[in-house]
Amino acid sequence: MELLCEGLRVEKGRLKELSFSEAPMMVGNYYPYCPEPDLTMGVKSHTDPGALTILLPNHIGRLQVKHGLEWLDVEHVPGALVVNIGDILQILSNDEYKSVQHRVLASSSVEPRVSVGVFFHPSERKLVWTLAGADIAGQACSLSTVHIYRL
Ligand SMILES: O=C(O)CCC(=O)C(=O)O
Ligand SMILES: [Fe+2]
Repeated sequence: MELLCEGLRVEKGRLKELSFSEAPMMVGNYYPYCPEPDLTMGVKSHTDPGALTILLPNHIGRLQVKHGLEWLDVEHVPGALVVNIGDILQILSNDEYKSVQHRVLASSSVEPRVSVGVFFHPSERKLVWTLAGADIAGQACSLSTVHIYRL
């Protein structure tokens, strides 16, 4: 979080309200062999709703991110973690950080694709306050508070 603050050129404690000390959610994804991968998706295009997601995928690949109009493959680097900015961090950073659109293609690999994701999300009903009055990359931050509710 401190590095993200550095990227925004604000004091390093400004995003600590995101409550990363509280238990994040961990999800295991299993993508079995698909005989007709062109007819379906592993996970359809979406952005993650929370603040940050940390992913550890196995070597099968198939994760893509949207860049402009193009879908780009996320290269598998053994042992590397994939870190996604989520919607809340985009909002709280005054759009400086972009919540990345991503998807997982179905795979005809006999070996299954497996990934583990840890989702960091501020707790429900918590008033998240952040960068009110801060100057983010030369732009005054207009947003002051965000309320988090589960629908
Ligand atoms: O399995 C993956 O690599 C990504 C899964 C994903 O995007 C998600 O669970 O939100
Ligand atoms: Fe996702």
